[in-house]
Amino acid sequence: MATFGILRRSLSTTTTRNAIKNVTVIGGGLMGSGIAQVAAQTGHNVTLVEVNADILKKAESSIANSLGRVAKKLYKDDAKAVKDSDLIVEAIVEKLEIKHKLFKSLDEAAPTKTIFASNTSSLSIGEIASVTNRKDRFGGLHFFNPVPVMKLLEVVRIPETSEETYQALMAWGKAVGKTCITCKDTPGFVVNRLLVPYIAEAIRMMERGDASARDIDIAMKLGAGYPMGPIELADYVGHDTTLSISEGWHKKFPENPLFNICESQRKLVQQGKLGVKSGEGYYKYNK
Ligand SMILES: CCCCCCCCCCCCC[C@H](O)CC(=O)SCCNC(=O)CCNC(=O)[C@H](O)C(C)(C)COP(=O)(O)OP(=O)(O)OC[C@H]1O[C@@H](n2cnc3c(N)ncnc32)[C@H](O)[C@@H]1OP(=O)(O)O
Ligand SMILES: NC(=O)c1ccc[n+]([C@@H]2O[C@H](COP(=O)([O-])OP(=O)(O)OC[C@H]3O[C@@H](n4cnc5c(N)ncnc54)[C@H](O)[C@@H]3O)[C@@H](O)[C@H]2O)c1
Repeated sequence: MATFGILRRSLSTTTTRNAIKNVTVIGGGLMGSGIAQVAAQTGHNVTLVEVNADILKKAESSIANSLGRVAKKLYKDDAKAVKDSDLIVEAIVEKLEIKHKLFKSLDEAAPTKTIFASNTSSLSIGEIASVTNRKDRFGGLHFFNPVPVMKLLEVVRIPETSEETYQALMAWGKAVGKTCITCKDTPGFVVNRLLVPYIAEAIRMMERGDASARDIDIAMKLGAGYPMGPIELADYVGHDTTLSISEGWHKKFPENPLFNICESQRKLVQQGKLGVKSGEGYYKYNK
């Protein structure tokens, strides 16, 4: 794992009520930057690790915009990034083999006490944890986008997660200001098991020409009270991530038509139209 940067922030005005004080967030994209921000805002010492220097810079400035002040330094040492960590939260790309490579190297570099968590949207926490020797200190921490605004945190236990680890994750979730719910390691946990079929059906409706993207979005906002329509929300999440979710579930559950791949989504990714983050998805955005 190449490490380009480290970003630390601690606010003395807030106190934490749990044992987790030093947190390493790996991946500084949409989700990792938000997770690092809420952890820093609630008095944790945060190290943000990112392989892409431009994205790290972007994460720093988006956090700086929100928080006003960020101290930072540069270095390139994996072991240093995690050596004092009580908790590592992984928020890198939604690909099992890439997460495996990362967790294998983290398992060697991190102290025994360190708890590992993944922010995966759709992969099995047990499968991610399988490459480590610390399944008792492993769990899912599924945050929602945008992290500073969304109040929910899904805390996922695998059968091996110890009671102590589970309690530490729940306490930390509360300490970063989230309402925690617990669920088993089932596909999509609670929210995405319901949200993915809903968004997929909306995309299929648009692909069939039953209604335009704009009309589907207006319908769900004004008719069902959602803050964003389903097509807007897919653009907001990012189509590299949504396609990884659909491909993973389609492969795992080929008989379930709810998880069939939406062709328009695949085409967008091929064209580099990843949604809000790239300036275009189903809609166009001002960058
Ligand atoms: C098998 C086939 C499948 C095919 C399809 C598969 C699709 C899969 C899709 C599932 C993906 C799951 C991904 C993930 O695992 C789970 C998720 O995270 S799902 C996403 C959940 N999020 C939402 O649902 C967001 C819904 N939207 C909103 O809540 C709002 O629109 C908004 C984003 C908060 C923005 O609100 P608006 O009112 O529109 O805009 P404002 O600009 O006025 O903002 C209001 C308020 O919020 C503050 N704010 C907005 N963004 C941020 C930010 N990034 N950081 C900090 N604060 C933010 C803003 O400042 C305003 O604050 P105020 O001024 O009111 O104090
Ligand atoms: N986008 C969402 O709405 C959303 C919501 C909840 C959960 N998630 C999950 O969070 C994770 C990240 O999603 P995202 O939307 O933030 O993706 P993103 O593409 O915005 O960010 C991922 C970042 O990880 C970096 N990265 C990749 N490999 C790395 C490594 N080995 N070490 C350090 N950094 C590395 C990339 O450079 C990139 O900046 C995924 O598992 C996704 O399923 C996404």
